[in-house]
Amino acid sequence: MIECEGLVKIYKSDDLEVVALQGLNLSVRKGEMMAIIGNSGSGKSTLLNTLGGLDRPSAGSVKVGKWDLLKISDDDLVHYKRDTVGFIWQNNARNLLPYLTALENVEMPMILSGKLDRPYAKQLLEWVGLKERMGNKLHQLSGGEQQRVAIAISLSNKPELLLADEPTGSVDSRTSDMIMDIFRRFNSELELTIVIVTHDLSLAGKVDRVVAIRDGLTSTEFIKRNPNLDQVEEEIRGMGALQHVHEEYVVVDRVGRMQIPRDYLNALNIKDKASMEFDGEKIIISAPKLLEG
Ligand SMILES: Nc1ncnc2c1ncn2[C@@H]1O[C@H](COP(=O)(O)OP(=O)(O)OP(=O)(O)O)[C@@H](O)[C@H]1O
Repeated sequence: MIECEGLVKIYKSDDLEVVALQGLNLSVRKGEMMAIIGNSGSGKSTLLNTLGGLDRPSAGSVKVGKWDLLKISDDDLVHYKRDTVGFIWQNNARNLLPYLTALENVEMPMILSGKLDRPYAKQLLEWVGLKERMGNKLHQLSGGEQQRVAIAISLSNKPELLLADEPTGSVDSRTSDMIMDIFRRFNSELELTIVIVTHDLSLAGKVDRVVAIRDGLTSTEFIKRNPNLDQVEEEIRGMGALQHVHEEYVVVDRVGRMQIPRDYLNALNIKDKASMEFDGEKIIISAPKLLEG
């Protein structure tokens, strides 16, 4: 569904350049529900905005389904954004119309794209648990309920890919669990591919795979040890600690490059060179062995 190779995004303003993505590789299967984690400024939102067609990539390759987002024309980009992707932000509810009902808010984008489907709009609100509240005006709903209306809207165009940037950032933990359950249901019942950007490691425990981004590059991957493990069991095993539920892997790109965490390099005082040995089983990286004399 998603294939990024050597993806580069440079933001230029006046004479300043910020390299937000520096040759990032990422591959996401159709029907996968995965998360991207990383520190502030690591490039998570830039990646999501690029995948969503909101930001143009600077170089490299980024393909979503049949679309090549580096080469796509402006006209096709409009179709792509309208038909292929759904977007959810932390404060999506801000963009909703407070004096319209929940149902009218869901119908609005359908009307704008000339495809009003009231039964489907009602179905979406039922799926997000708002069957009883669809006739309420938006300002009569709580923040968590408004966020669920926003989720229903993000699916109103029946996208193949749902991109969520900190979707639970401003709701309490009960609503956050509910939102993750809604995502899981859409993922399994509609085969929707879902990419979630988050700081929250406990969310990361609820997805099949977590990719960590560091300095605009994918650095580490965590893959669920047992994908069939249900949530209750996960909770018993101590959710939240990613390592308990997931196996950790370092990402090695096509030409063999990988990223060594800055902390490790600092601990060994490795700057621009390191020694590397292969003992037949392991690769050992250490501080350079300086030649004496
Ligand atoms: N429109 C822009 N113009 C210039 N620089 C930008 C722009 N958007 C992002 N950046 C820079 O690109 C880098 C990556 O930003 P990005 O927002 O993708 O990070 P992030 O991982 O999503 O961070 P956060 O978790 O804080 O949202 C940062 O150094 C940021 O300052």
